[in-house]
Amino acid sequence: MTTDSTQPPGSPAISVQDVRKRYGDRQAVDGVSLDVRRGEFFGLLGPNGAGKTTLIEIMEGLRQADSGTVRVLGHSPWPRDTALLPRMGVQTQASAFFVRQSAREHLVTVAGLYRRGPEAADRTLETVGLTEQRDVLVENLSGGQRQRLAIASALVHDPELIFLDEPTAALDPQARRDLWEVLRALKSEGRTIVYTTHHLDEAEALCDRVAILVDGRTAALDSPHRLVTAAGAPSRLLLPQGRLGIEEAAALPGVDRATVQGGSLVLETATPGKVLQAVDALTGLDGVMTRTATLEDVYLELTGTAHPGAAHPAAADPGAADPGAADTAAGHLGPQAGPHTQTEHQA
Ligand SMILES: Nc1ncnc2c1ncn2[C@@H]1O[C@H](COP(=O)(O)OP(=O)(O)OP(=O)(O)O)[C@@H](O)[C@H]1O
Repeated sequence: MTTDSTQPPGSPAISVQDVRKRYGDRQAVDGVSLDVRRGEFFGLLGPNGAGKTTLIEIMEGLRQADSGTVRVLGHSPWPRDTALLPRMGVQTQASAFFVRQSAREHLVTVAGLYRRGPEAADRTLETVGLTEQRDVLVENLSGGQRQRLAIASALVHDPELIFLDEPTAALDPQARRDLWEVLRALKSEGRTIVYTTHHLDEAEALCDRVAILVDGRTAALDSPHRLVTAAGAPSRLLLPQGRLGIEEAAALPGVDRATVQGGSLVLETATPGKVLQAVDALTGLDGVMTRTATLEDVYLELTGTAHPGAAHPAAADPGAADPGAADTAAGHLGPQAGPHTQTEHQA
């Protein structure tokens, strides 16, 4: 990996200061400031239209900011700096492939564009776990294998900074997890990675820090752990549906909200111990699970999409008394609550 010895140690890989970009009436990026540290796995999160792509394209030198300052590896990315290009790798959602070529032929072609030999292509195929598929035509690769090839195309010239735009979009859960290992390996090589994803579990598992953009502004910027801790987001207790009525559950001391989601009665609370005691006294704890807060909870609070269709102790929604009718908030709990956030209490 080529590095720049002219830069002071500890200087950020990317520095963005008060950057703005407007398209007609739309202020797509509205005064964003952030640093991406060297060797950092940095996530850029936010709802559709939040300004992520615009900001990344400004960092990549594909767009000019209206105002503000951007430094990438010590250089201004705009106007395009040919000294900078070999030091950056860019994977976009619309990565172009030579589909009639094999995976290896495609990568040898891309490597050639950077004046790298076939050995660079072979090394990169190995890095992304595609050596076995090297002779498969690109058009016959699976979705996950194509995403690996897209990442390989961004890596083949050994850049120190890599931009990855939703590389796991449209992958099945196993392919997604497999790709995480490839991404972790890239980080362990010391590369700086700027990563966009709509998968909050992924950002939580992979990113050292994340910025959450909302309407072109930075709504939060920190490590996932600190964001979750600082938000004080509620814990959840999941009871088998039918164990308690939703109104009865919402009225328990310490319960902030009760919903029915995916066949479970979900109790949100800031005092899980107290609620567990109350549930234990009423029904026992057999089959009761707890889930701690996740980055997705923080994200949903910040982006204003949390809490649809809940029963609340202070203002119980009459419609929510029907468990079926109340089951509208499955997205809030999300598929992200993996085993690491889950504990089953056996009585
Ligand atoms: N070339 C363009 N011309 C006009 N408006 C644009 C252009 N590109 C983006 N926009 C608008 O700017 C805003 C930010 O778009 P951007 O693509 O940066 O958001 P995003 O966070 O990447 O969204 P997504 O998650 O959907 O990719 C949106 O309202 C979008 O419609």
